[in-house]
Amino acid sequence: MTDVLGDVVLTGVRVLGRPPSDVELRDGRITAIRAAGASGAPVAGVTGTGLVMLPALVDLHTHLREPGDEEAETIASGTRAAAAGGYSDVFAMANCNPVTDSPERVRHVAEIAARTASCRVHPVGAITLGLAGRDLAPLATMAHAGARLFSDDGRCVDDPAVLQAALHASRRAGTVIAQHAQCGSLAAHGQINAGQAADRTGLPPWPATAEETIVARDVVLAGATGGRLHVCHVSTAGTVELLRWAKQRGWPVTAEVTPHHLLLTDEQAAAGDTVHKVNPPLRTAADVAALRAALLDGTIDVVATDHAPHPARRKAAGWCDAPFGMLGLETALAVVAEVLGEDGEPDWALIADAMSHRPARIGGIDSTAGRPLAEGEPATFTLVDPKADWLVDPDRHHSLSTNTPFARFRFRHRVVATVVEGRVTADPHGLLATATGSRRSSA
Ligand SMILES: NC(=O)N[C@@H](CC(=O)O)C(=O)O
Ligand SMILES: [Zn+2]
Ligand SMILES: [Zn+2]
Repeated sequence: MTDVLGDVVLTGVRVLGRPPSDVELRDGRITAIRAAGASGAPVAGVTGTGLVMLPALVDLHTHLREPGDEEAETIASGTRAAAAGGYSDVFAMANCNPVTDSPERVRHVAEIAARTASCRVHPVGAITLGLAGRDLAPLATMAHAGARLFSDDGRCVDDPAVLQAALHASRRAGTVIAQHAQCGSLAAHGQINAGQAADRTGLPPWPATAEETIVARDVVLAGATGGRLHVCHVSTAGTVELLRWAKQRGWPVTAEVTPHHLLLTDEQAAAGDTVHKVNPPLRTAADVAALRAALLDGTIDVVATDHAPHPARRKAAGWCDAPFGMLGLETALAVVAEVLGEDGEPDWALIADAMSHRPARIGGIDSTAGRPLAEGEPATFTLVDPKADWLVDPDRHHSLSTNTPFARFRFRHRVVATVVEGRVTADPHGLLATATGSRRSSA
């Protein structure tokens, strides 16, 4: 159930942080954006004074767990979390059970989403059958079934010949290969970033080289094949250098960073709470600084959540037995605005680029998602309260799991409503209630 937004004017909102504007919405579209008070007379409508309006967010990297692990998350619960976090679109990773490695399974995920989802869901196709790293999945027919992005995420395509073949096939199909860069033999049984923190804990170390050797190899293969490579969850300063080098050569490479790798370090992980156990591991403060700089200068294109729910029961195992992964959808905007707003106002245009426009373009959905906020465009946006000052409470999250590292963090910015093509998909405080009311419809 979603509410259809009637014709309404949102008054006093800051469109991408610009001066206050009145935004007129009709029939699911933005029909006018005027400087607030331009008409002289008071404007009737919903007051959005001080709220920041962003294009609704697009996540290239979400684990929705359905089919196969509905104890951790379902498409229904994960997309409710997405809508609450400001997202209109998520790309659902293929490491489900069964793996999304055939056109039938791509369609199956899309069908569940059509029945149960609170945002648009784009199934990611596996690169190799069963994520086994050997035989290519049928990329062309899966692309025909609607997959735009291909990834064995959770596992790395370790064999360079297989990745090269995937890039060739992907180029022919006009799709993107998203690599989880983790050299199996170098990461070995790593549990925590190699360095002082790991030394103190005595846990098996996971070196930066496990990521960087794969990225170095993969960008060369992207350059050689012309196939589009997207590097998942970049975590080290060395990877940033490699991306810079590849991009200078004009190679078809893009990359993402997660909110948690922009804020947290291996010092937190060393304290031993498995909520900080994630793949790739939290790195050093120097890595965090390099990742932030790379996001600011465009070397890293996108912020993606890598929302990875796991039931508390499994996270309660000891450090070495607990699964890797943490939640992201419901806190991503708050974390990124915090990171980019340390010295004052965050750069909203950069946030719109990194969390909406660019992921939509990379994922090939930019005809419907990540559109600019302009007259004639669909009413697909998220409203952010920049003075919310809220406390993260995982028990109030929509996700079925609670494994967020940000529990009890206090954040300044909070998503207060999400609208997709004129349908209200999240409105926890009833901000838009007066503009919907009688025009309820089923989603
Ligand atoms: N990020 C994680 O720590 N875990 C992910 C897999 C992945 O993204 O590699 C998961 O599926 O749980
Ligand atoms: Zn991964
Ligand atoms: Zn992932």
